[in-house]
Amino acid sequence: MAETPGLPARRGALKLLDAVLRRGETLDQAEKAALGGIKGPADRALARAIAGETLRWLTDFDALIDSATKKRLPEDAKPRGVLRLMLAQWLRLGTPPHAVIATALPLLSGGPRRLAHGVFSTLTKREVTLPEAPTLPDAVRMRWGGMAEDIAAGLTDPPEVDLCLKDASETASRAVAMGAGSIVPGHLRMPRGTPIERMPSFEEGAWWVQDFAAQLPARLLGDGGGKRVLDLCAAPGGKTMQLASQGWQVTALDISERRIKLMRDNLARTGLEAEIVNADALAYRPAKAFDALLLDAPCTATGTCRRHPDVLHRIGPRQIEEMVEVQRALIARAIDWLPEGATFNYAVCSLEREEGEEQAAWIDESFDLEPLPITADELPDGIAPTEQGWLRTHPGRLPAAGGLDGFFIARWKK
Ligand SMILES: C[S@@+](CC[C@H](N)C(=O)[O-])C[C@H]1O[C@@H](n2cnc3c(N)ncnc32)[C@H](O)[C@@H]1O
Repeated sequence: MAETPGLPARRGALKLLDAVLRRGETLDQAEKAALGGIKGPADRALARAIAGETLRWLTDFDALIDSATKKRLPEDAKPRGVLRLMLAQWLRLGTPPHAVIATALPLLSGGPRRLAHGVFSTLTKREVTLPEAPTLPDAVRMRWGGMAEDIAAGLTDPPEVDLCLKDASETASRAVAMGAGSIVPGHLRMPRGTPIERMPSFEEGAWWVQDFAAQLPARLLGDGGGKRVLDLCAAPGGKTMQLASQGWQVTALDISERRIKLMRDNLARTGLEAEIVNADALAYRPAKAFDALLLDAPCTATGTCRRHPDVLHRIGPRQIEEMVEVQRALIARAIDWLPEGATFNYAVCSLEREEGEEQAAWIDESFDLEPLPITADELPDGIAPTEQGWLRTHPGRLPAAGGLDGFFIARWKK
């Protein structure tokens, strides 16, 4: 018998959610197994959109489900999972309730199916609505403290797509040609959903996709003028390409062969150059001295929660602690290699104080480095450095321009 059209996308979304919420996988890691059997790109995109919206608004969907059941459904009960994605389709993706019922209920049978049908019908009759911004899980709200409310406001929708231009002098002409906005020269912001890699100018190699916040660590190293920089933890090469286009002689090191391959492809497409080293930074010894080092350290990546809402549910104290240790080992190696006078930039795309502010304070205490405060005139209007001269961005910053990822950046001189 032919399968209900649209059912594979809902089944794929349910598998994605199960992988994230039960097994702690990232959405990206889960995709191959969860969506492998889905034929069309449109259905795969729909599965991703349903799972993404479910993870973004999970706390609110669960509150609605709980308001319509006499006995609380267990966290991992299948009817709760199916109801979550039904609510994502109805309340976030605008699918009419009858179409939601037709395409998602076949994921259940018997009693669970009747239960989900009943709960969904109760909620549609009540004409429930969502709050203006998603409610963050309690543990996340506590961790993000004073930033939490603004971050939640910035999380309401998936973000627009930022590009970094190889040649900043082309900003105005490319913005007009591509219908883009721009925060500063060298940056373009494309409307959400633009099929970026299918745009004719992609193959030309004049730009690459990179969130504006992720463009700041390399920007804060300024023009290279032919000097040497070690881009430590470099793949897939967003910051390597920026540094090369800013005139640095770049050595780009990363442990991951798969990500190094992406970096090679990116450099080939953009025609930019870097010496590539595939090595574990903890076992590497550089053969030459560098004028600057950028450590874009591995982290929990909670700053990318707008595009990867799985981090809202996967990351907790254990993962943060593990990353803090990895970062400290990398920081100690990196600082040890630097000659006197060299600049050290530390960056993480994390919203966790332990990986950002507390890590910078630890560097101040533990090493003989001179702080090199980031100044307001190096930053666009609307973003200011902290008292200590560090930079903290998050999705609630620059709301009129559409927000930006969460990053922490700090700088020293040896
Ligand atoms: C935040 S990502 C880097 C993103 C990159 N800088 C960019 O702008 O495209 C962190 C990177 O650290 C790499 N990494 C993790 N542990 C490492 C190690 N011990 N040595 C070298 N690279 C490592 C990962 O493979 C990953 O590519």
